[in-house]
Amino acid sequence: MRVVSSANLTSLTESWLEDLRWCRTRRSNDFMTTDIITRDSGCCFDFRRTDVVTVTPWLAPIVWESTFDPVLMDAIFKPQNLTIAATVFAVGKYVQFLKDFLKTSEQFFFIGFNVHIYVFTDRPNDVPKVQLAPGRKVSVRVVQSSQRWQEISARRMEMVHTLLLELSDSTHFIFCLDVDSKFHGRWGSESLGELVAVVHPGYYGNPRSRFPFERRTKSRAYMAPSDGDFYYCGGAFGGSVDQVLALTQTCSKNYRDDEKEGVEAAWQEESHLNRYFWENKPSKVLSPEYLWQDFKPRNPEIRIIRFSGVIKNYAAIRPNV
Ligand SMILES: CC(=O)N[C@H]1[C@@H](OP(=O)(O)OP(=O)(O)OC[C@H]2O[C@@H](n3ccc(=O)[nH]c3=O)[C@H](O)[C@@H]2O)O[C@H](CO)[C@H](O)[C@@H]1O
Ligand SMILES: [Mn+2]
Repeated sequence: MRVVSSANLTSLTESWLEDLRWCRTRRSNDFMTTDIITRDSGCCFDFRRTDVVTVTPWLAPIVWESTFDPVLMDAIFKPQNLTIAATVFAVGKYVQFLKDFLKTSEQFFFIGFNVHIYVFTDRPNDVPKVQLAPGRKVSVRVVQSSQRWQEISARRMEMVHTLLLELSDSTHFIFCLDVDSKFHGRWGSESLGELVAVVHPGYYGNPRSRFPFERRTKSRAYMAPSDGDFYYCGGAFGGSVDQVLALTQTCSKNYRDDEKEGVEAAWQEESHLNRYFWENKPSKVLSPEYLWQDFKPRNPEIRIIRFSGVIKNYAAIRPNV
Protein backbone atom coordinates (compact mmCIF):
# COMPACT_ATOMS: atom_id res chain seq x y z
CA MET A 1 0.00 0.00 0.00
CA ARG A 2 1.26 3.45 -0.90
CA VAL A 3 1.44 5.72 2.11
CA VAL A 4 2.40 9.31 1.58
CA SER A 5 3.30 10.68 4.94
CA SER A 6 6.63 12.38 4.44
CA ALA A 7 7.59 15.16 6.82
CA ASN A 8 7.72 17.46 3.82
CA LEU A 9 4.21 16.84 2.79
CA THR A 10 3.03 17.20 6.34
CA SER A 11 4.67 20.55 6.88
CA LEU A 12 3.55 21.72 3.48
CA THR A 13 0.03 20.69 4.33
CA GLU A 14 0.17 22.44 7.69
CA SER A 15 1.20 25.70 6.05
CA TRP A 16 -1.49 25.23 3.45
CA LEU A 17 -4.09 24.72 6.18
CA GLU A 18 -2.86 28.01 7.63
CA ASP A 19 -3.50 29.56 4.21
CA LEU A 20 -7.01 28.21 4.23
CA ARG A 21 -7.71 29.74 7.61
CA TRP A 22 -6.17 33.07 6.73
CA CYS A 23 -7.15 33.10 3.09
CA ARG A 24 -9.06 36.34 3.36
CA THR A 25 -5.92 38.22 4.37
CA ARG A 26 -4.12 37.26 1.15
CA ARG A 27 -3.85 39.96 -1.47
CA SER A 28 -3.84 40.08 -5.24
CA ASN A 29 -0.05 39.88 -5.64
CA ASP A 30 -0.30 36.18 -4.84
CA PHE A 31 -2.61 35.70 -7.76
CA MET A 32 -0.76 37.49 -10.56
CA THR A 33 -0.36 34.24 -12.42
CA THR A 34 -4.09 33.82 -12.54
CA ASP A 35 -4.44 37.33 -13.97
CA ILE A 36 -1.92 36.59 -16.66
CA ILE A 37 -3.58 33.31 -17.64
CA THR A 38 -6.97 35.00 -17.84
CA ARG A 39 -5.73 37.81 -20.08
CA ASP A 40 -3.48 35.77 -22.32
CA SER A 41 -5.99 33.05 -22.99
CA GLY A 42 -8.53 35.65 -24.04
CA CYS A 43 -11.01 33.94 -21.76
CA CYS A 44 -13.70 36.30 -20.57
CA PHE A 45 -14.76 33.98 -17.75
CA ASP A 46 -13.54 35.33 -14.42
CA PHE A 47 -12.37 32.25 -12.59
CA ARG A 48 -10.30 34.02 -9.96
CA ARG A 49 -11.03 33.25 -6.35
CA THR A 50 -8.81 34.93 -3.82
CA ASP A 51 -10.91 34.14 -0.77
CA VAL A 52 -10.42 30.37 -0.83
CA VAL A 53 -7.72 27.84 -1.65
CA THR A 54 -8.39 26.29 -5.04
CA VAL A 55 -5.61 23.72 -5.34
CA THR A 56 -4.24 21.10 -2.97
CA PRO A 57 -0.51 20.71 -2.21
CA TRP A 58 -0.54 17.68 -4.53
CA LEU A 59 -2.01 19.84 -7.31
CA ALA A 60 -5.56 18.55 -7.34
CA PRO A 61 -8.16 21.22 -8.08
CA ILE A 62 -10.52 22.24 -5.29
CA VAL A 63 -13.78 23.05 -7.03
CA TRP A 64 -15.57 26.23 -5.97
CA GLU A 65 -18.07 28.38 -7.82
CA SER A 66 -16.22 30.71 -10.25
CA THR A 67 -13.18 28.45 -10.56
CA PHE A 68 -14.55 26.75 -13.67
CA ASP A 69 -16.59 27.55 -16.73
CA PRO A 70 -19.65 25.25 -16.73
CA VAL A 71 -20.32 25.77 -20.44
CA LEU A 72 -16.75 24.88 -21.35
CA MET A 73 -16.74 21.87 -18.99
CA ASP A 74 -19.92 20.52 -20.55
CA ALA A 75 -18.59 21.14 -24.06
CA ILE A 76 -15.64 18.90 -23.17
CA PHE A 77 -17.54 16.12 -21.42
CA LYS A 78 -20.94 15.94 -23.15
CA PRO A 79 -19.63 14.67 -26.50
CA GLN A 80 -18.04 11.71 -24.67
CA ASN A 81 -21.51 10.21 -24.08
CA LEU A 82 -20.71 9.38 -20.48
CA THR A 83 -22.93 7.52 -18.05
CA ILE A 84 -22.83 8.73 -14.48
CA ALA A 85 -24.11 6.42 -11.74
CA ALA A 86 -25.18 7.55 -8.31
CA THR A 87 -25.96 5.39 -5.30
CA VAL A 88 -28.34 6.36 -2.55
CA PHE A 89 -29.49 4.32 0.43
CA ALA A 90 -32.99 4.73 1.84
CA VAL A 91 -33.34 2.13 4.57
CA GLY A 92 -36.20 2.19 7.07
CA LYS A 93 -37.72 5.61 7.60
CA TYR A 94 -35.08 7.26 5.42
CA VAL A 95 -37.25 6.29 2.46
CA GLN A 96 -39.14 9.54 3.15
CA PHE A 97 -36.17 11.54 1.84
CA LEU A 98 -36.16 9.87 -1.57
CA LYS A 99 -38.84 11.98 -3.21
CA ASP A 100 -37.02 15.31 -2.77
CA PHE A 101 -33.65 13.72 -3.47
CA LEU A 102 -34.84 12.27 -6.79
CA LYS A 103 -36.92 15.28 -7.82
CA THR A 104 -34.12 17.75 -7.23
CA SER A 105 -31.56 15.47 -8.91
CA GLU A 106 -33.69 15.82 -12.04
CA GLN A 107 -33.23 19.58 -11.84
CA PHE A 108 -29.54 19.83 -10.98
CA PHE A 109 -27.51 16.59 -11.13
CA PHE A 110 -25.64 16.03 -14.40
CA ILE A 111 -28.29 17.57 -16.59
CA GLY A 112 -27.87 16.47 -20.22
CA PHE A 113 -25.87 13.35 -19.28
CA ASN A 114 -26.89 9.71 -19.02
CA VAL A 115 -27.61 9.27 -15.33
CA HIS A 116 -28.43 6.03 -13.54
CA ILE A 117 -29.44 6.30 -9.90
CA TYR A 118 -29.34 3.12 -7.85
CA VAL A 119 -31.68 3.23 -4.86
CA PHE A 120 -30.88 0.71 -2.12
CA THR A 121 -33.82 0.14 0.18
CA ASP A 122 -35.65 -2.40 2.32
CA ARG A 123 -38.96 -0.76 1.33
CA PRO A 124 -39.13 -1.05 -2.47
CA ASN A 125 -42.86 -0.38 -2.52
CA ASP A 126 -42.31 3.03 -0.96
CA VAL A 127 -39.90 4.27 -3.61
CA PRO A 128 -41.68 7.22 -5.20
CA LYS A 129 -42.22 7.39 -8.94
CA VAL A 130 -40.52 10.51 -10.19
CA GLN A 131 -40.78 11.77 -13.75
CA LEU A 132 -37.36 11.28 -15.38
CA ALA A 133 -35.91 13.07 -18.40
CA PRO A 134 -34.71 10.99 -21.37
CA GLY A 135 -31.37 9.28 -20.66
CA ARG A 136 -32.05 9.10 -16.94
CA LYS A 137 -32.95 5.98 -15.02
CA VAL A 138 -33.66 4.85 -11.45
CA SER A 139 -33.13 1.21 -10.38
CA VAL A 140 -34.14 -0.22 -7.05
CA ARG A 141 -32.05 -2.80 -5.19
CA VAL A 142 -33.49 -4.46 -2.13
CA VAL A 143 -31.25 -4.61 0.92
CA GLN A 144 -31.70 -5.73 4.50
CA SER A 145 -32.31 -3.30 7.30
CA SER A 146 -30.43 -3.23 10.57
CA GLN A 147 -31.22 -2.30 14.13
CA ARG A 148 -28.25 0.10 14.16
CA TRP A 149 -27.97 3.19 11.96
CA GLN A 150 -24.20 2.91 12.25
CA GLU A 151 -24.34 -0.40 10.42
CA ILE A 152 -26.77 0.84 7.79
CA SER A 153 -24.45 3.72 7.05
CA ALA A 154 -21.21 1.72 7.15
CA ARG A 155 -22.42 -1.27 5.11
CA ARG A 156 -23.04 1.04 2.18
CA MET A 157 -19.39 0.57 1.24
CA GLU A 158 -19.69 -3.16 0.64
CA MET A 159 -23.01 -2.90 -1.15
CA VAL A 160 -21.66 -0.23 -3.48
CA HIS A 161 -18.66 -2.48 -4.06
CA THR A 162 -20.94 -5.39 -5.03
CA LEU A 163 -22.86 -3.12 -7.38
CA LEU A 164 -19.68 -1.90 -9.04
CA LEU A 165 -18.54 -5.46 -9.67
CA GLU A 166 -21.75 -5.97 -11.64
CA LEU A 167 -21.65 -2.79 -13.68
CA SER A 168 -20.60 -3.02 -17.27
CA ASP A 169 -18.00 -0.86 -18.98
CA SER A 170 -20.76 1.48 -20.07
CA THR A 171 -20.78 3.22 -16.67
CA HIS A 172 -17.92 5.68 -16.39
CA PHE A 173 -18.22 7.57 -13.12
CA ILE A 174 -20.08 7.06 -9.86
CA PHE A 175 -21.04 9.24 -6.90
CA CYS A 176 -22.18 7.81 -3.56
CA LEU A 177 -24.56 10.19 -1.84
CA ASP A 178 -26.52 10.55 1.39
CA VAL A 179 -30.29 10.45 0.83
CA ASP A 180 -31.23 12.98 3.52
CA SER A 181 -30.29 15.77 1.17
CA LYS A 182 -31.52 17.90 -1.70
CA PHE A 183 -29.86 19.45 -4.72
CA HIS A 184 -30.15 23.24 -4.90
CA GLY A 185 -27.67 24.10 -7.64
CA ARG A 186 -25.70 22.63 -10.51
CA TRP A 187 -23.67 19.49 -9.77
CA GLY A 188 -22.17 18.56 -13.10
CA SER A 189 -19.14 17.68 -15.21
CA GLU A 190 -16.84 19.96 -13.21
CA SER A 191 -16.99 17.32 -10.46
CA LEU A 192 -15.69 14.46 -12.62
CA GLY A 193 -12.36 12.91 -11.74
CA GLU A 194 -10.68 9.60 -11.04
CA LEU A 195 -10.99 9.89 -7.26
CA VAL A 196 -13.25 12.61 -5.91
CA ALA A 197 -13.62 13.70 -2.29
CA VAL A 198 -15.88 16.36 -0.78
CA VAL A 199 -14.65 18.56 2.06
CA HIS A 200 -16.92 18.16 5.07
CA PRO A 201 -18.87 21.39 5.65
CA GLY A 202 -18.46 21.16 9.40
CA TYR A 203 -14.67 21.26 9.67
CA TYR A 204 -13.11 23.13 6.78
CA GLY A 205 -12.19 26.14 8.85
CA ASN A 206 -10.67 24.07 11.64
CA PRO A 207 -7.07 23.17 12.33
CA ARG A 208 -6.13 19.55 11.74
CA SER A 209 -6.14 18.82 15.46
CA ARG A 210 -9.90 19.40 15.50
CA PHE A 211 -10.69 17.02 12.64
CA PRO A 212 -12.75 14.11 14.07
CA PHE A 213 -10.53 11.38 12.63
CA GLU A 214 -10.36 7.99 14.31
CA ARG A 215 -7.61 8.42 16.92
CA ARG A 216 -7.38 4.92 18.40
CA THR A 217 -4.48 2.90 17.01
CA LYS A 218 -6.53 -0.29 17.33
CA SER A 219 -8.73 0.80 14.40
CA ARG A 220 -7.66 0.48 10.77
CA ALA A 221 -9.04 3.99 10.28
CA TYR A 222 -6.43 5.40 12.70
CA MET A 223 -4.92 8.76 11.87
CA ALA A 224 -1.94 10.11 13.80
CA PRO A 225 -2.06 13.72 15.03
CA SER A 226 0.21 14.84 12.20
CA ASP A 227 -1.81 13.02 9.50
CA GLY A 228 -4.58 14.41 7.34
CA ASP A 229 -5.12 16.94 4.59
CA PHE A 230 -8.82 17.77 4.88
CA TYR A 231 -11.64 16.19 6.81
CA TYR A 232 -13.78 14.71 4.06
CA CYS A 233 -17.45 13.80 4.38
CA GLY A 234 -18.96 10.33 4.12
CA GLY A 235 -22.14 11.75 2.60
CA ALA A 236 -20.65 12.33 -0.85
CA PHE A 237 -17.65 10.94 -2.71
CA GLY A 238 -17.02 9.37 -6.08
CA GLY A 239 -14.77 8.90 -9.06
CA SER A 240 -14.22 6.47 -11.88
CA VAL A 241 -15.71 3.01 -11.51
CA ASP A 242 -12.25 1.45 -11.06
CA GLN A 243 -11.15 3.89 -8.40
CA VAL A 244 -14.37 3.66 -6.39
CA LEU A 245 -14.19 -0.12 -6.69
CA ALA A 246 -10.77 -0.05 -5.00
CA LEU A 247 -11.94 2.49 -2.40
CA THR A 248 -15.06 0.55 -1.41
CA GLN A 249 -13.12 -2.71 -1.28
CA THR A 250 -10.52 -1.30 1.13
CA CYS A 251 -12.97 0.64 3.31
CA SER A 252 -15.43 -2.23 3.65
CA LYS A 253 -12.67 -4.73 4.39
CA ASN A 254 -11.15 -2.47 7.03
CA TYR A 255 -14.56 -1.88 8.61
CA ARG A 256 -15.22 -5.64 8.70
CA ASP A 257 -11.76 -6.49 10.05
CA ASP A 258 -12.19 -3.87 12.79
CA GLU A 259 -15.62 -5.33 13.55
CA LYS A 260 -14.15 -8.81 14.03
CA GLU A 261 -11.97 -7.28 16.73
CA GLY A 262 -14.91 -5.48 18.33
CA VAL A 263 -13.85 -2.07 17.06
CA GLU A 264 -16.05 0.49 15.30
CA ALA A 265 -14.38 3.66 14.06
CA ALA A 266 -15.56 6.98 15.45
CA TRP A 267 -17.57 7.90 12.34
CA GLN A 268 -17.92 4.44 10.81
CA GLU A 269 -17.25 4.40 7.06
CA GLU A 270 -16.52 8.13 7.06
CA SER A 271 -13.47 7.43 9.26
CA HIS A 272 -12.26 4.67 6.93
CA LEU A 273 -12.88 6.94 3.94
CA ASN A 274 -10.72 9.64 5.51
CA ARG A 275 -7.94 7.16 6.12
CA TYR A 276 -8.22 5.98 2.51
CA PHE A 277 -8.00 9.52 1.13
CA TRP A 278 -4.94 10.17 3.29
CA GLU A 279 -3.19 7.22 1.67
CA ASN A 280 -4.69 7.70 -1.79
CA LYS A 281 -4.89 11.39 -2.56
CA PRO A 282 -8.06 12.46 -4.36
CA SER A 283 -7.46 13.70 -7.89
CA LYS A 284 -10.21 16.27 -7.41
CA VAL A 285 -11.58 17.83 -4.25
CA LEU A 286 -15.04 19.36 -4.15
CA SER A 287 -15.65 22.31 -1.85
CA PRO A 288 -18.40 22.22 0.79
CA GLU A 289 -20.74 23.68 -1.87
CA TYR A 290 -21.17 20.00 -2.79
CA LEU A 291 -22.42 18.98 0.64
CA TRP A 292 -23.65 21.73 2.85
CA GLN A 293 -25.99 21.29 5.82
CA ASP A 294 -29.27 23.20 6.01
CA PHE A 295 -28.82 23.95 9.71
CA LYS A 296 -25.58 25.84 9.05
CA PRO A 297 -25.71 29.54 8.20
CA ARG A 298 -24.22 30.08 4.77
CA ASN A 299 -20.65 31.39 5.05
CA PRO A 300 -19.59 34.18 2.66
CA GLU A 301 -17.22 31.93 0.67
CA ILE A 302 -20.13 29.64 -0.14
CA ARG A 303 -21.46 31.45 -3.23
CA ILE A 304 -23.76 28.60 -4.16
CA ILE A 305 -25.13 25.60 -2.31
CA ARG A 306 -25.33 22.69 -4.72
CA PHE A 307 -26.34 19.85 -2.40
CA SER A 308 -27.29 20.09 1.25
CA GLY A 309 -28.41 17.84 4.08
CA VAL A 310 -31.92 18.59 5.34
CA ILE A 311 -32.70 19.26 8.98
CA LYS A 312 -33.96 16.03 10.50
CA ASN A 313 -35.10 14.66 13.81
CA TYR A 314 -32.58 11.87 14.37
CA ALA A 315 -34.58 10.29 17.21
CA ALA A 316 -37.68 9.99 15.02
CA ILE A 317 -36.06 8.45 11.96
CA ARG A 318 -33.14 6.27 13.07
CA PRO A 319 -33.70 2.74 14.41
CA ASN A 320 -31.46 3.48 17.42
CA VAL A 321 -30.05 6.56 19.10
C1 LIG B 1 -22.77 15.05 5.91
C2 LIG B 1 -22.16 13.73 5.99
O1 LIG B 1 -21.10 13.51 5.50
N1 LIG B 1 -22.88 12.79 6.67
C3 LIG B 1 -22.29 11.59 7.24
C4 LIG B 1 -22.62 11.61 8.69
O2 LIG B 1 -23.89 11.86 9.18
P1 LIG B 1 -25.44 12.00 8.91
O3 LIG B 1 -25.97 12.51 10.16
O4 LIG B 1 -25.76 12.77 7.70
O5 LIG B 1 -25.87 10.45 8.71
P2 LIG B 1 -27.24 9.92 8.16
O6 LIG B 1 -28.21 9.80 9.26
O7 LIG B 1 -27.68 10.72 6.98
O8 LIG B 1 -26.81 8.46 7.68
C5 LIG B 1 -26.05 8.28 6.50
C6 LIG B 1 -26.90 7.67 5.37
O9 LIG B 1 -27.16 6.30 5.66
C7 LIG B 1 -28.44 5.94 5.19
N2 LIG B 1 -29.31 5.57 6.32
C8 LIG B 1 -28.97 5.85 7.60
C9 LIG B 1 -29.78 5.45 8.66
C10 LIG B 1 -30.99 4.79 8.38
O10 LIG B 1 -31.78 4.42 9.28
N3 LIG B 1 -31.32 4.56 7.09
C11 LIG B 1 -30.52 4.94 6.04
O11 LIG B 1 -30.86 4.71 4.90
C12 LIG B 1 -28.98 7.15 4.43
O12 LIG B 1 -28.60 7.08 3.09
C13 LIG B 1 -28.26 8.28 5.13
O13 LIG B 1 -28.23 9.48 4.32
O14 LIG B 1 -22.09 10.45 9.36
C14 LIG B 1 -22.55 9.26 8.89
C15 LIG B 1 -22.03 8.25 9.87
O15 LIG B 1 -21.08 7.46 9.59
C16 LIG B 1 -22.15 9.10 7.43
O16 LIG B 1 -20.75 9.13 7.27
C17 LIG B 1 -22.79 10.27 6.68
O17 LIG B 1 -22.54 10.16 5.35
MN1 LIG C 1 -26.85 12.42 6.01
